[in-house]
Amino acid sequence: MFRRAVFRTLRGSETVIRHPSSASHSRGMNHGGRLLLTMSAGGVILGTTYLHMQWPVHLDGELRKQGDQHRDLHDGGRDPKASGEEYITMQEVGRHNLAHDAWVVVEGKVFDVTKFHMHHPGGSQVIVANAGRDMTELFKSIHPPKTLESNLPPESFKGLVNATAAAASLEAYRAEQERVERERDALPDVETMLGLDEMQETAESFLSPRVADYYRSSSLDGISTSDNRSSFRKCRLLPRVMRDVSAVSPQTTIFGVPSALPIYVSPASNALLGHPDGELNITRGAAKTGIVQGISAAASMNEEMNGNMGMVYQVYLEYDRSRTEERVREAVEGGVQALILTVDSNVGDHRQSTEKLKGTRGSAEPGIKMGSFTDTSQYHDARQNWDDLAWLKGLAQGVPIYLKGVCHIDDVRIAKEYGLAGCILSNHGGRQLDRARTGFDSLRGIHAEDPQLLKDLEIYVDGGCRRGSEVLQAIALGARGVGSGRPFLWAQAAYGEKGVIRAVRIMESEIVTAMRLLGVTRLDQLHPGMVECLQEVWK
Ligand SMILES: Cc1cc2nc3c(=O)[nH]c(=O)nc-3n(C[C@H](O)[C@H](O)[C@H](O)COP(=O)(O)O)c2cc1C
Repeated sequence: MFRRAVFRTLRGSETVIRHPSSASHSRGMNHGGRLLLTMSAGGVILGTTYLHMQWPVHLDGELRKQGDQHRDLHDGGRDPKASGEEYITMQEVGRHNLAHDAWVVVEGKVFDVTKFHMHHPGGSQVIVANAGRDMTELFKSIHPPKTLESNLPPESFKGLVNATAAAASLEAYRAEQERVERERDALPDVETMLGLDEMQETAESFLSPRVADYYRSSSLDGISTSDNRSSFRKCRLLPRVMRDVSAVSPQTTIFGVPSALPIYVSPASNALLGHPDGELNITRGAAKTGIVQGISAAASMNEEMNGNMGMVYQVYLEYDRSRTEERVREAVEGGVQALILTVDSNVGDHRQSTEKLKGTRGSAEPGIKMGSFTDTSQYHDARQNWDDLAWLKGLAQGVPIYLKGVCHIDDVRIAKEYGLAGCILSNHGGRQLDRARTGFDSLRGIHAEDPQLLKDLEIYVDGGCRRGSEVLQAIALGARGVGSGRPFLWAQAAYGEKGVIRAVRIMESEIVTAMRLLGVTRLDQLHPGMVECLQEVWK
């Protein structure tokens, strides 16, 4: 599809994770287009690279011809009303404002750039940051003689917008951005944030409603999302006293990578919606605090994150498998340390609050709908099944694969049979199947039924964890680590990189304090006997 030109380290500099116990550290070096990850005793280096892509060769050939068809078919100067067509409203354009659903307006024409932005030579960020809007001014300032359609296949063209409406919408967007920036600047000092919930409240206090909703939203009734929080609260801890806990070490390995804490950033899309530096905030904050970041397949800064990797890269089995293949090959060649395969998203979600804010997308036409349903959206493939794993393992070339979005103990057993490194027990933050059991309850179930399974492969948990003591509950019951999604999105949205660092420091302080109060100095001293879970009462 495209040619790899040069790897660069993040923003031209090396990113170094310094493990707290390490006496020395080393650097990820960029040698001949390959990123080398080097480790020292107890220290690990993450060089996050990003890809600078050459203009796809075929775009200059075949697609340019297709672009000419655009110009013939869609002369921007004409009035669609005269030919009986309707304008696309700016509200409709605004519904497509995400990395995985991106439309833009250039010179009165609406284009779907969802696939294109990942291959954009100038980077995906500039396009994703303007998704859902008119970006004529910016486009013309960068590419004065070009038209956008000359680089897009014909089906990318969606229609025309009214120029006055587009200008008004851009003006309103700018005013809103200015308000958000002003309010972000006026926030209380980041050091005053004492908990992850407070970080969320702070971010929600000024973010645009649609952005806040995107981060907060759940499928349907949000039962899984609220269960995620409450399931941790069903357990109580049994501390041991009179033990020397003056020196405590919360360090471990997460997905095979040394980590300062038993927590990691769970992959989550579209950080750019909340802050102009988007995923970079999380990458830098995670690197500086020594925790692992899982990078989402739908990250909003693809040229820096998706084309390459932190250490742990999340993939979907996409409908177009060549895209999955391309991403996995790049990740593996770039030296990624683990792959997370998210399997709870074989179809799209049902987030109704988001739909309401966006307007409705579904067809309102009456009539019986018969026959089988197919879903061909980009990231989801309803055909995916266990047989795909052999193919993925071949591509991974020995890089460990972790299955994310597992609930049932039998699926953990199958994952073990397939030789996977581990499973992440998760309901996707309650954003996919509503009423799916929580990750923490799935862990409790496995612990009760087959505790050996928790030793046979690495088990992680995510969803609703907001306190250090909750992390320790999961570790005591056999999890290796706990992931968090929303807390890092909120933290970076409110305070950028500093917010991410603060969020990790809050969790570190809570974990270390809880370990001391429990009477343990290392994570491997935690055991199931220290956790008592309240029994559910069925009436
Ligand atoms: C806004 C948002 C975007 C997400 N995007 C992805 C994604 O691209 N890939 C993925 O595997 N999980 C994704 N997730 C799910 C998270 O990885 C994680 O499972 C979930 O957020 C955990 O729940 P928590 O937010 O309560 O910590 C996303 C979650 C949120 C909130």
